[in-house]
Amino acid sequence: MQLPETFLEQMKLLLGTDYDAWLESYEEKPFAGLRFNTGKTNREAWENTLSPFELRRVSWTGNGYYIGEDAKASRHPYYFAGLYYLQEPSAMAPAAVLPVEPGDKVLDLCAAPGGKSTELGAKLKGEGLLVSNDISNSRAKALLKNLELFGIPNICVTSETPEKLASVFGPYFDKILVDAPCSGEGMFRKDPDLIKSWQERGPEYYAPIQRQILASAVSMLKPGGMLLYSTCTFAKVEDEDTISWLLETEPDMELVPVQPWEGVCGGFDNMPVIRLFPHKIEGEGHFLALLRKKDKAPQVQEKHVPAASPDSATCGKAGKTPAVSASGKVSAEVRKLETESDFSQWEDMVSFSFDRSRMMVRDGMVYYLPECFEKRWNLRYLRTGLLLGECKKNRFEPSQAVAMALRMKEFSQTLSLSAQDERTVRYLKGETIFPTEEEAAVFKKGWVLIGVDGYPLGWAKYTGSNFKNKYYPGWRWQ
Ligand SMILES: C[S@@+](CC[C@H](N)C(=O)[O-])C[C@H]1O[C@@H](n2cnc3c(N)ncnc32)[C@H](O)[C@@H]1O
Repeated sequence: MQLPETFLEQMKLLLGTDYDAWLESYEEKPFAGLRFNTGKTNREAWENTLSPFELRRVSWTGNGYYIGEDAKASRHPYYFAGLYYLQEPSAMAPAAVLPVEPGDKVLDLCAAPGGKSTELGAKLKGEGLLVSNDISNSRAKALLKNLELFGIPNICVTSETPEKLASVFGPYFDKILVDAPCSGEGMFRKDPDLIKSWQERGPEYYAPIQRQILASAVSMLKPGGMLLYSTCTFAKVEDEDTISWLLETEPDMELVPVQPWEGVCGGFDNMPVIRLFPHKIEGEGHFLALLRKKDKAPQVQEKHVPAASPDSATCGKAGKTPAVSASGKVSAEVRKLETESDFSQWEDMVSFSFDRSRMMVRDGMVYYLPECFEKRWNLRYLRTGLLLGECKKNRFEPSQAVAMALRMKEFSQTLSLSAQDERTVRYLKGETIFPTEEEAAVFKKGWVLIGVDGYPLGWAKYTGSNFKNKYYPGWRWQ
């Protein structure tokens, strides 16, 4: 690999005696990894029962593993069941270090394609809110797909500038991740094409953008809230210097030292941050800084966030979420859906009912809004909450997203195929599948949640003789 001279000089200055070892690491192959979905399984089940791959644990996460180059992990039915995400091991560190808890209001500001958002969402366990944003609309579409594949219901996916989000939210969030756009020096081994991008737009190009993003991020953080800043680059100007700038310009922010793990380095100038280098750990490289906003008098929050309006509800741990929104209002569209369509027939097959005051119908699309969603958040959304389905001419069709968010035991008519059953891949390819004699004896006409080894894949409609395929065409196995 031909690394640019200026880059090598910069690294020589940065690493000193470590430089040769670092350079030698470029003779090695990049590491590939996989992170299982803690919203769907746990370590014991994954390691002992589920995983079809040879695994070796990544030491800095509870759910990350190294996988072999020939694992073909994106072509396994479990990938389509959202059981894992493919991620370079050092990129697993930021979402592992940010202490997100169920009920938190979380913002992932530069989130696409969702490597870290899927983990943050899984950590929330369906409670609280995850706003996942990316300035690029096309990249935000991939983000939405990955969040839906993971079955995360309490999301808002937006494509906005950080400034716009800051003007709408004020200091609203408990936890914020800024996985900043950067010069990507830690990705050269994995993707040599990035060397060319670096030559066109290097550290000096990204540093001011990162500062601008961080300034907005800080203004959206609650007093006492935590922010994790990460990059996949080594340049000090994008890493420690950016953090020094932040601490100077935002005196309310302080660094929170992170317990180091084997192989990681602290920051330059003794800054208590985390650096992952490819000659020290089995990964491509990352920079992480965990910060806290000092607790201040509560009037700061009141200034930006209006007291709960009739359209808003409390959300998360502090508010002890009510079962219905503060307004308790049910819209005329939702009443119409209930009385004039077959939505309720489908809902009767679900083991719980949806709180009507959180339902919204727009252009035939039916959404289940996060508990604390506020109508005054006027943003460019790709998704508000969980898409339940679409109502066409009073016929309700459940969405791919709701299939992924349910558990098999939460729907009354299910067909769980084994990963080895040839019908599994045929279903994922969009083909009609047929019941065995035994299955034909028990299935009733209507909706069926199809799964693989007990994990949902999508919908089918049993016709009496076959399962009409309702798998989302855009997600099909190619
Ligand atoms: C390092 S990538 C994020 C990777 C992502 N966090 C993940 O784990 O999959 C940086 C992202 O920042 C986005 N971006 C660039 N400028 C931005 C800005 N001003 N505000 C928000 N996002 C921005 C890019 O589109 C890109 O998707």
